[in-house]
Amino acid sequence: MTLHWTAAAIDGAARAGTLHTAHGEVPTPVFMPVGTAGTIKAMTADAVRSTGARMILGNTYHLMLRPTAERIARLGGLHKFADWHGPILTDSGGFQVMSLAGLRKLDADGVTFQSHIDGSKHRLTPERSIEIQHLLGADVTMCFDECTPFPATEEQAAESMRLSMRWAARSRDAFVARPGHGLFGIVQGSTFAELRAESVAALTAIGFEGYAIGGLAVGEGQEAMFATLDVTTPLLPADRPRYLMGVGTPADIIGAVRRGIDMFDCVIPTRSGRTARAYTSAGQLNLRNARHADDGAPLDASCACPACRNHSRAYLHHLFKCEEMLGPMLLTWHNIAYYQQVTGTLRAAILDGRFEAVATRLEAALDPA
Ligand SMILES: CC(C)(C)OC(=O)NCc1c[nH]c2nc(N)[nH]c(=O)c12
Repeated sequence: MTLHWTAAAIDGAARAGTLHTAHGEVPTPVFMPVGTAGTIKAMTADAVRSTGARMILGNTYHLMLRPTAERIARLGGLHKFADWHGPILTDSGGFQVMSLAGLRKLDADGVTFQSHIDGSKHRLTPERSIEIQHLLGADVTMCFDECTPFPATEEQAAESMRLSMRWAARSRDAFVARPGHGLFGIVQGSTFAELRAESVAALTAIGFEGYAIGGLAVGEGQEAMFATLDVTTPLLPADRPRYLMGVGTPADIIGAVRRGIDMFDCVIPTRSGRTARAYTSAGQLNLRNARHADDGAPLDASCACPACRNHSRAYLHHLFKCEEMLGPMLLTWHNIAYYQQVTGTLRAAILDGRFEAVATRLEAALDPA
C-alpha cells in the first residue's frame, strides 16, 4: 500500500492522525526537523531521536551538489548514510535553486544553474528531481515546482503556478510507486484565492498521496498566510495529509493546525539554536543577553531536554559568550525538543476534543506574534 494517512480525531478543522510510511508510523500534527545536507545541523541522529522527532526533511538541491545522489545511493541511501531510520521527506530542489544558486536560467523544461558551492553547472527538471529523490530513498517525494516569489502580480502568480502544475504532471509520471512511499503535489498561487483553487483542482485531478501548500512564509505575513490557508485547505481532500512548507514559528504552527494542516518543516528552531535564540513555552529568549549571566534557573522548567535538565541559563549564556560549540548543540537540541512538545500538545488536545482551549492557552503564553 502506498504511503497513506489515517484520521484519529477531528476537532473543528484541526486533525490528529497517523502517517503510515515504509519507515514507520508518524503521529500528526508533525514537525519535521530540517536536515538539509543529511544532518540536522549540530545534532547527532541519536540526539534528534531523543527529542521525539519521527520524520526529518532532506534537500535534493544540496545533496545533488554534494556528495551527489548517485554516491548516496551507492552507499546504501540517505537513511543509512545519515543513520536515520524513520521516514524522510525530501524537498524537490526548485525552491532552493531559486533562492541559493547562481546564474539561474528557468525554461519550460526545468532550471539550469550554477552551484553556489563551486560554480559548476547543473540542470534540474521534474524527471531529474524525482530520480534524485528516488536515489536518496525518500519516503515522501515532493513534486518539482517553482516557488512563486513574493510579492507577485496575479498574472505572474498565475504563470508561475501553471508552470508548476505542468511540472507536477511530469513529476507524477516520473515517480516510481513503491509500498510505503508517496509523492506530494504542491499547491501554488501566491495569495490569490482563485489561483489557489485552480492549483488544487489541477493537482487533485492528477492525484497525489499528499498535498503541500507552497509559496507561503515568503514574506506575506501571518495574516495573509492564514487568509490563504482559509481559502485553500478546505478544498484539499480530507483523507490525505496536508503539509505547509517552510512554516514556521510556534504561533504559525498553532494557527495552521487550527486550519487543518498536518505537517510542518522550518529552519527556525535549528537556525535560531545556532544564534542563541531560545524558543520556550513562555516565549523567546536571546541567551547572549547579559541578564542571563547569573541566572541559575533552567531555560524551560517544563522541558526534559539535556539543556533544561542538566544546565542553567547562565551556563548557556556562558557557552555562547565563549563561542563554545556546545552552545549551538544544546540550544538546537532544546528548540527541536520544544517544537516536538508543541505538536505533541496540540495532537493530545485534538484527541481530547479540547483543541481550542489548549491552543488559546499556548498562544497567550507566547510572545505577541
Ligand atoms: C522562505 C521560507 C523557506 C521560510 O518559506 C518558503 O519559501 N515557503 C515556501 C516553500 C518552502 N519550501 C518549499 N519547497 C518547495 N518545493 N516549494 C515551496 O513553495 C516551498
